Amino acid sequence: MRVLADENMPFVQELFGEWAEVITRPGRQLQAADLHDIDALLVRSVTHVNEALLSDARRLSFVGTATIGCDHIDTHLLQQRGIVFASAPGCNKVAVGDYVLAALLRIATHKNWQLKDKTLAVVGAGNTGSEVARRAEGLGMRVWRCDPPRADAGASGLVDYAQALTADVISFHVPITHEGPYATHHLLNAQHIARLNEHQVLINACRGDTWDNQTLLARQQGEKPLTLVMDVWEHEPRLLAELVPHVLIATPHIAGYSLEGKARGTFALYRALCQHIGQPERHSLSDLLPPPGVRAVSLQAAPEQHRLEQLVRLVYDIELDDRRFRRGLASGHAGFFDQLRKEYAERRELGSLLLSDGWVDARLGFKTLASAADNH
Ligand SMILES: NC(=O)c1ccc[n+]([C@@H]2O[C@H](COP(=O)([O-])OP(=O)(O)OC[C@H]3O[C@@H](n4cnc5c(N)ncnc54)[C@H](O)[C@@H]3O)[C@@H](O)[C@H]2O)c1
Ligand SMILES: O=C(O)[C@H](O)[C@H](O)COP(=O)(O)O
Repeated sequence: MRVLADENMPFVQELFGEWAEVITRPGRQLQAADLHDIDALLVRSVTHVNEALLSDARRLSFVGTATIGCDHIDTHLLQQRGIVFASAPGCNKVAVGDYVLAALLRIATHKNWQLKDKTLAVVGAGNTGSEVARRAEGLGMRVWRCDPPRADAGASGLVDYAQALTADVISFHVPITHEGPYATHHLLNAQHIARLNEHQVLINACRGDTWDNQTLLARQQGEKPLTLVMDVWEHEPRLLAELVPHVLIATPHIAGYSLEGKARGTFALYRALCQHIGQPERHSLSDLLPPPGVRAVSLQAAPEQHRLEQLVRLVYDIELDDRRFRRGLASGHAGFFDQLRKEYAERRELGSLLLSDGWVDARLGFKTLASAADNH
């Protein structure tokens, strides 16, 4: 069996190498000829799996994406051609929670905010949105969840989009969709941008095309700019460079890039492919992960906000990602965005740092020594 995988997908040799020949290629450059004698294709979000890519894929019986978003896959085409499809729902939701938590603590320092006095709205209350909501509740914030598809299906306790847009912080966690009653392309459009006030913060860690970046730039160049955190950009990897100086935290679509998140993504595809070909699973997720650099700390009491920021930074320093991004952009190298993603340094989740005794709040993503021992 021949498996073709994106070169940015970790652990493929370890998981598939025992019973498959594994070939790796840059995901953005995959072409029809590469799939000529391939049985299983494993991609990330940068590969468009469509008619053109599959035109010569006579042997292909399985396509998997090690991501949450599936907007790059023509699932209808796969169904028509009888090709089994798998994705990795929720695989990197914890990483997105870590990213937004780190961003909130950074924003609080920048704006001299006490987060417990502020309201956060999550737009899209699915896997990543719920994780972010939990973290914000752990910070003592008032949290609103906005999710019209769920509201229309009968879920309670949700707010509408108009109310969400009045929160101090608005964090977007929707899939990108272009049609239907809940289409999210330019969900944040010119009218919404005009209505926001200069004290509000917007976070985008879902898909760049959910925000109208050109109109946002015009707003930022005016007298009352917003505070922006952007992990995703319209038209990646060719983003609107003029917008970057007006963004407080700018990163290259890496919110979900924890080692654990990537491992869960590859592992979900391993499971699905094993099932597809009737191969028993011989690995577990925990075998794949090396021990983290910092293992345990002890806190006797709940840390105040500034101390919590330091604690989070021990594991994930979002400012470092922001600095690398600006340096990459300033270098003028056209491929800087993809290069940063390809060479992304190993990042562990907050849960890799165990709190040995005293204070712990699981909503913030931390684990205790005892809970880690229970999981083994
Ligand atoms: N930046 C990153 O690294 C990163 C990482 C993971 C996921 N993502 C993106 O985030 C998206 C969301 O991920 P998820 O795991 O939370 O997905 P999910 O499917 O679990 O949740 C998405 C939620 O959005 C809701 N929704 C759909 N249309 C909406 C609308 N118009 N307004 C409000 N809510 C709406 C859905 O009902 C659903 O509850 C993914 O599709 C992916 O594109 C980005
Ligand atoms: O949808 C997702 O899961 C994320 O956007 C994912 O982290 C994107 O990473 P990529 O597949 O582009 O490496």
